[in-house]
Amino acid sequence: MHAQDLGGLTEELRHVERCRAGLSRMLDAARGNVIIGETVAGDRYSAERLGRHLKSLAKELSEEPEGPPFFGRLTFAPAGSTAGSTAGSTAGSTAGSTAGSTAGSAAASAEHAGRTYYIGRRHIPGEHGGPPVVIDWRAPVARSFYRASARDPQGVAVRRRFGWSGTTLTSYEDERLGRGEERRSRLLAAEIERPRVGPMRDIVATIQPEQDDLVRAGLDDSIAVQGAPGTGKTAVGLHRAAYLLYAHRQRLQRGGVLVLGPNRAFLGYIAAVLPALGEVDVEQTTLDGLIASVPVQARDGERAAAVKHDARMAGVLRRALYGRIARPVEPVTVAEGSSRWRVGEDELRRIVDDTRRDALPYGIGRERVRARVVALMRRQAEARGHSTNAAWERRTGRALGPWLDGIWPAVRAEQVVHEVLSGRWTTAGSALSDAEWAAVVWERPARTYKSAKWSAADLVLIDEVAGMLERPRGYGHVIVDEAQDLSPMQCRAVARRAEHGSLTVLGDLAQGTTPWAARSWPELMAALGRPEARVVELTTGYRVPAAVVELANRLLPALDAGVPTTRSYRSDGRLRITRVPGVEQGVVAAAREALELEGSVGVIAADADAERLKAALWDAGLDVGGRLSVVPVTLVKGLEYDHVVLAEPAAIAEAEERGLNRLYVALTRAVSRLDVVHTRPLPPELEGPAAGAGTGPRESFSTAGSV
Ligand SMILES: Nc1ncnc2c1ncn2[C@@H]1O[C@H](COP(=O)(O)OP(=O)(O)OP(=O)(O)O)[C@@H](O)[C@H]1O
Repeated sequence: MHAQDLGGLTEELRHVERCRAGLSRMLDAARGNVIIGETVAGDRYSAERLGRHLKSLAKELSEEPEGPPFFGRLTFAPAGSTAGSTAGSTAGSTAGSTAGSTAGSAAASAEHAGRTYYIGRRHIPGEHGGPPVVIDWRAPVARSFYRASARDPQGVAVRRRFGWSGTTLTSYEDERLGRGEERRSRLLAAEIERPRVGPMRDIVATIQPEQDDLVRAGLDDSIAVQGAPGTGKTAVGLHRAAYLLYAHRQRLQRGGVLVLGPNRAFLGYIAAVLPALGEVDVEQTTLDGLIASVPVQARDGERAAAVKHDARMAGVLRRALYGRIARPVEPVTVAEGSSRWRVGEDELRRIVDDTRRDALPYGIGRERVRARVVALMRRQAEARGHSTNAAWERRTGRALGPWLDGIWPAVRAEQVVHEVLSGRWTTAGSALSDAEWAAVVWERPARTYKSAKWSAADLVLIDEVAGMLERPRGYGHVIVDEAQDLSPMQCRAVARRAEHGSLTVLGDLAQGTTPWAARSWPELMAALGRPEARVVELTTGYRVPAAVVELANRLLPALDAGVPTTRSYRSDGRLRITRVPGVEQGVVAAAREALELEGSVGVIAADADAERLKAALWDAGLDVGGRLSVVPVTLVKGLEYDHVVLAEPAAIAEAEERGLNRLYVALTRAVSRLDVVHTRPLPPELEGPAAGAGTGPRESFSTAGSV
């Protein structure tokens, strides 16, 4: 690695100027095109569409936060030089993705021989139609920025990384890959170890090769990613969304990309990443938000929730819906003046049976039956010399309404679920036991579905029936974060929306906290309708320092999740475990100390303790809500803080069935420091080998610690 010389930096600063000029040209052109676009398009429709597109481009450009225009530079070796040679290299794609082959990189290097490219968050065109001054990080050539190594330089002679302070270029460092030089980048380490302030940031400048493999996997590839806390699963998912929209914009235009996160706090945390990458049209929501059809006004007991989330409920609901279809036992007639059109019961039975066999959505099936009966009547009418047309068909179809209501009734999803939960459907022959039925059936059912009070699990049931009535909106690609927590019924809700698309499923079996959390990836992927999906493991952690990882890993045997242990990229950071006489005072002292340092501070406590601790921090004059947050442990999944003060682990562990998994989540939120404050003994599963002995991470244990 070479420190930059002053002349080099001056030259790079000139390139920054070229980028600024390019950006302002882009903005002027976009603004100008809005006016031209509105007048040049051939017809008004195209003019409107083009105008709208250009306006949003102009708006996007003008609103984009002014960030560094580039973060990297690739200089390819001149043709015929040895740097481009990859002969004998065995490096390839570990995740089995398409690029990265020796032959592929050799071809790429020939194409780019002798050229230099700057890589940034967005493409910036050059002057007078010349070569771009910055290439989008998602462009094929940019892949070498992330993948080239001394072992497989892919034709890259020099990879340069830039250091910025805000929007000022301050430094760069080079790796002369062509000369076999490759070392741990200082800029990379600084980025990974930087204090976290505010919402999550993009990682485009520092995506790692194993992450890049996932980000750039093909659109038809459904992938499951198992990764320990902080391995970058969320980051990978969001960058994959941005990549797919770039590489497959046409194909994704109709369906779009959906990102599902565990809760609102998490969504708030990640909200800025995709817009910073220039992608504003990705829908980001929770599963509850996606399926919300009616307000949640009730809570289920544990037993009821467990049964409602079980995949067998789908069969119960299917029976309840299709069980209302009746067998025609008499003919149907429609009178028109003095004529009568008649379809006999045998014919009707055939129509109903055929339609059922076609496995159409229930609502479409109903219309299919109507249309087929109308078609038979039309034939009769025409045979008798009547003239028929579309209006005639509509009239006859309407006249069949009362008959159709008796045979294939129109119904609302809530109505079906209301009937099932009111115990109106026979339990005989159903997949549920009597005890399970007893758990789900309401003690005092509401009189109608309109006055029913629904629980969160009921909404999943309603969504299931709605999906049988009509196909829901489908997405081209769905990214599911914290997927280990999905129930089989929730998985079905996701699968329905990705039926014609693909999935990126991110999770960690060790962080499963719901009663139905997945125990195995193949099972989870089967529930999501992708049993064949490959499972990829991410094993390097970028958030949690090694000392903290070591403590959290002590829980893994008890969690029995069968996940691989991870290696922390970070050797910095600190862990302190302190037994205190009172939790409030201990937390206040630890928070006060953390606030002296840079970065965010998160106090994590059992849900029942969070309010009390917040009050104690207020009373002590600490400003909760600024840099300091108090987070109930059930909401902390997916979040991170520079300094975590973890209050009373025993209370977290015993608060729920999967309390130890919850504690594992809480222990792995710290970016720099973890302060465990407790009055009661720690859960025995946390007690590891004696602290203080030996060197390395354990030295960071406080002597006041109790482990
Ligand atoms: N290649 C990288 N470069 C810089 N920072 C990274 C990189 N990969 C991950 N990070 C950072 O590490 C932190 C953890 O990443 P992320 O939240 O995506 O992990 P995760 O696997 O989803 O964790 P969890 O399972 O705890 O939710 C984030 O701050 C993220 O920006």
